[in-house]
Amino acid sequence: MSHPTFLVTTPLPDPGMQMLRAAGDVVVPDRELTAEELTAVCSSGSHDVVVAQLINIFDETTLAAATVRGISNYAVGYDNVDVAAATNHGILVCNTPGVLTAATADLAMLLILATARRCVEADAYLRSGRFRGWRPELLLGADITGASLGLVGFGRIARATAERALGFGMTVRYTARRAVPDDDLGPLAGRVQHAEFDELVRTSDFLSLHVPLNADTHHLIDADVLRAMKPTAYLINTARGPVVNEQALVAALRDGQIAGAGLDVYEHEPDVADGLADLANTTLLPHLGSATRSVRATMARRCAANAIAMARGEMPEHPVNPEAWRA
Ligand SMILES: O=CC(=O)O
Repeated sequence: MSHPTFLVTTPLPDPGMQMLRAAGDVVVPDRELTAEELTAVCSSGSHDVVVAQLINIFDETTLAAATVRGISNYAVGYDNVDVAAATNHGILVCNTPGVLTAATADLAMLLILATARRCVEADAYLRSGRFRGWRPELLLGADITGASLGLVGFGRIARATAERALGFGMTVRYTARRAVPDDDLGPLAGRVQHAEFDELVRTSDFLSLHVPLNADTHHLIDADVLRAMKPTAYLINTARGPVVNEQALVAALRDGQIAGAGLDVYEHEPDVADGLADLANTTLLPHLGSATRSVRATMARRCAANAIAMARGEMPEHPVNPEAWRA
């Protein structure tokens, strides 16, 4: 394709747009597309590749109608795309893995620290003029050093979180389909232990979620799991909101079934469950896992490069479903 057209649902940070403009025509809608508009525009026959965001949902209806040859998702996660349907319809899907691992692990650690040490509450306390000087029992929090961290899922971001947590003197266990042999653990060899999910839930001081969203992980953390956690434990979620039943979480936080939660993602983003924002024992961030200037720029470069390769009929570097590719 000598002069392809890219549909960019939301402009990418630099240098993404420059790369796309240098490679072809770029169409950017003047507002956020509804589901119907996304389907219409993807099936108009006017675009070769869509550069998409997590908020753009590609379901069977959209993909069956689509005339584009590829979707370049500006994210490592791709639960906004029905990948099986995309494969079925010969549409390649790409993501931006690797580059946001450290930033997201930093954010998981930040949520652990901020929630345990009541950072948001303390900041609001000071700003409201209530700080009258040091007090022995002012805003006491929980210890990090010596606490146990349970990682649910053990991919790149979980491992990077483990490295950080070990640096803070935490003990770290993970649950995954099977224990990872020491030889495959790199710097974590001998320093982290595998545990069954139920045990991890029952015994962790901090339970941090690092699983992709799919049918198996939807509402993995439900009322029963929250009830099984220690009343002194904290739930941390930098993965995907629907992994947690958010209403059950609000009830558990309200009833003191767990001590607190640090969340970057929500079940129905951008909405949060009723009552969640009223709870002082939460740290609530607006989906910022990869939000550093350099990471977002690197993601943009990767996302644009994937889109350009697909438009040129070349296999991109980060395909999610390479089997869909018909060169
Ligand atoms: O949540 C963000 C991502 O998947 O990149």
